[in-house]
Amino acid sequence: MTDMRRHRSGTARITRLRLSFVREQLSDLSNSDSSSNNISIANNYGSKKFPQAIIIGVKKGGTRALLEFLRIHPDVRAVGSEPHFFDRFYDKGLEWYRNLMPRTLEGQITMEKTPSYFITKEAPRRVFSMSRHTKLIVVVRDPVTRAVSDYTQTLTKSPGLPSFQNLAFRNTTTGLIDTSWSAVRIGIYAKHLENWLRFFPLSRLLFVSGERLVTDPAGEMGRVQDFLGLKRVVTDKHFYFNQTKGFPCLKKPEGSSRPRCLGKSKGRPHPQIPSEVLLRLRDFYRPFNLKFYQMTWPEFWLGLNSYSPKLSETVV
Ligand SMILES: Nc1ncnc2c1ncn2[C@@H]1O[C@H](COP(=O)(O)OS(=O)(=O)O)[C@@H](OP(=O)(O)O)[C@H]1O
Repeated sequence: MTDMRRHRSGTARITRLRLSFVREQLSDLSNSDSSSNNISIANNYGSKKFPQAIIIGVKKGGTRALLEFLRIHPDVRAVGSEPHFFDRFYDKGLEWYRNLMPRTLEGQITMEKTPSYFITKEAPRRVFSMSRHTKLIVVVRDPVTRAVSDYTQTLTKSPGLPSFQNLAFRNTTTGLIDTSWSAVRIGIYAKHLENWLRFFPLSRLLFVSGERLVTDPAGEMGRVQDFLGLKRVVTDKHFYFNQTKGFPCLKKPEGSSRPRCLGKSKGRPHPQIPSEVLLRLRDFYRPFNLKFYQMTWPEFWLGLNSYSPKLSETVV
């Protein structure tokens, strides 16, 4: 091969590589959760590493938005779909898990997100035995709204589902909450966090506010990039508020012809739930929220304070 032809084929390969990289970064934004599974990765450079950082929860907290926003960062490579290794597929072994990871170059970090890890009893020990240095990110959202969001998702799949209140209460007359219903149980953040703190110090965890991820995505992304030791590349210039969707979306990313919002399953309208049901649930969560604030103090105080207006009077 002449020098010129070698040069041309090298340039073409790099262009292909860049294109596939950009395509992967953009995947998952306007389609379904696992759309990036279908995109072939032409990148044969670098190596597959265990994730140095994992978004471990919470379900319906805003985990997809966070991962997609992070994927704009050139030093972040992430699996598009949820691997569910530490909860469902642990018996497949660590090599199986590592193989799912995208290749990374020196200085890039590998990430994945599987929100069910947060509530999986065995997950903290398993992640710890992979690496005690793993950074853990938890996106938390008002547990009441989170429960309604969770219910909305199930309702979409099973339209004949009983009403929210039928599932939330063990006894409608006494107002006893059914904590065995997963939509309720997931929101008891303090209980799940205890399991993680048996293995990881608080400094290894970052709590991201699901609410602020919507109202101030750039601000929240600043905290996340600092935590991950990344340069603050993702900033307010990457976001715009899409009035139709009612959520922040990504401005026209480089290499793409149009702006991108998350898919239809993210930011769905919620069914109307009677206000007394929501109030009862809010009362139920109050002590658990308080415990969660105490456990995560001072890290998350400002973010979660708004979940219960009375809380600041109780604590301060
Ligand atoms: N930018 C942007 N666009 C769309 N949606 C956004 C965004 N930021 C946060 N959210 C909120 O993310 C909620 C879904 O959370 P998850 O991605 O963690 O859900 S899942 O557990 O992976 O199913 C989803 O919940 P619902 O509103 O109930 O659909 C959204 O409120």
